[in-house]
Amino acid sequence: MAKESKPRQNSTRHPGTVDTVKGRAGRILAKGNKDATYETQQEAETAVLVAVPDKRQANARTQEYLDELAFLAETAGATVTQRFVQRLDKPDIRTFVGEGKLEEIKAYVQHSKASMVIFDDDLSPSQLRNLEAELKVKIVDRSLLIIDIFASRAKSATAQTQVELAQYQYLLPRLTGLWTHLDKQRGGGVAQRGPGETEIETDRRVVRDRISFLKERLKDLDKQSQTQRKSRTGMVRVALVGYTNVGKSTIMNLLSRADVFAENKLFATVDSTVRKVVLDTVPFLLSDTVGFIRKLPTRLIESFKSTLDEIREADLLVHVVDISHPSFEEHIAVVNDTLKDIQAADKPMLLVFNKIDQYNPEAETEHHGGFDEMNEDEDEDAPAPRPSLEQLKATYMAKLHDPVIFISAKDRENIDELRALLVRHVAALSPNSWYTPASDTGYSAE
Ligand SMILES: Nc1nc2c(ncn2[C@@H]2O[C@H](COP(=O)(O)OP(=O)(O)OP(=O)(O)O)[C@@H](O)[C@H]2O)c(=O)[nH]1
Ligand SMILES: [Mg+2]
Repeated sequence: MAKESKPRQNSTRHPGTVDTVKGRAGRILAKGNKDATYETQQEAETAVLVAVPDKRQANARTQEYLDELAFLAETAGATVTQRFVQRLDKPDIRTFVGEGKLEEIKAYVQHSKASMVIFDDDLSPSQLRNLEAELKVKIVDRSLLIIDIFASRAKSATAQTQVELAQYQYLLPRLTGLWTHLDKQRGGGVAQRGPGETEIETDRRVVRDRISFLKERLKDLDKQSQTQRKSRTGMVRVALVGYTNVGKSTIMNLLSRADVFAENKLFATVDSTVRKVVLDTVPFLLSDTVGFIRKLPTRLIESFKSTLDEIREADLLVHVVDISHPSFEEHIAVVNDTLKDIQAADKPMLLVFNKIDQYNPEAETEHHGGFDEMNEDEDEDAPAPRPSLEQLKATYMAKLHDPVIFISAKDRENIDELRALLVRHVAALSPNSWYTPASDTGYSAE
């Protein structure tokens, strides 16, 4: 969104820094700030996924996590061709997976000519280096994949600066590892060496400078948006929050007739959007925010501080849940934990269970066939049958102290009830609460 005015490309406060670093950054980050850190955007990228769950994790859960990782990989533009699972109490300190599994992955990568291997966890700089040396393809960990998607989605100056900061913060401790990797990417042979320590040290300094510069720039942008927020005082502020891909932007569009980008990909929204909405003569500000995900890189949360301020400063949170997702309860927990992390957990909240049109109690957790032969320790823990929607409604309405509503944003089901619920809560929070509903707008979840 165009909330902030664009900063000038070259700040006079740091003359030369940007240009000097740009040369370097171009060398380190495959596509610079606009696109991806690695070129996961390219066509014909094929990816192999690797998960190392602990031994207690149910197989269905492991597969769900891999489904999510595959969705992330696809969102970043890669086609997933294989999944590997190794159950370990603790990941291998050197190569994350054990020796045997590594050989298996290596054989597959060589045979299939996969262009990258994606790990569902974060790798230490040395694990990254070792894996790269063994597998000789791009190694991407969960943080990098998410940062990469954010990078391709960020539109506003703030979001772009936040992403770039996260990219450099990710890069700094891994500088050595990435070098050899990028040398190979540039077409150098195996014998070609990375740069010497001096060069790496110079790069570290350049990256550190860039990090300080970006932090300064964010402070400036933050001041601008604070000023904007001040000018909007007096109105109740409502923020849509939730796991990624649950329908926040779709609901935003429904309620505000805005035109916010919504699609079936993870992190369609990285910029926050604020709209003034008037429902039943009650005005309020509604913001659509970046979705959460399990294991959201802490660095990314930190660097997205300004975007998250929209949530922190809200008077009311509308927590949207995709009830058709098999892991929706875990998603609720992830969102609540993330809200705690950003000190926004104690706000009044409405819980909106979306996608009831897609809820299917009969549906089993779907897994892609054809991958299972690679998974060891196949345990036969079938997913527990899902309760009916009616049972879920009854449970959640009784269990939660927050108001709960079940809707389908797609089929416009229960949207009037959602509006009425919002009006009542916003009116109650309004500083001069003159509003009294014409009739009892008690909502029903039917
Ligand atoms: N079946 C169904 N699909 C829905 C519903 N609401 C939204 N969707 C779809 O779910 C996908 C994600 O919707 P978005 O509105 O982009 O979700 P979001 O929460 O903003 O996602 P991020 O910005 O990625 O965090 C889109 O393909 C929507 O069309 C619904 O009620 N039922
Ligand atoms: Mg969105």
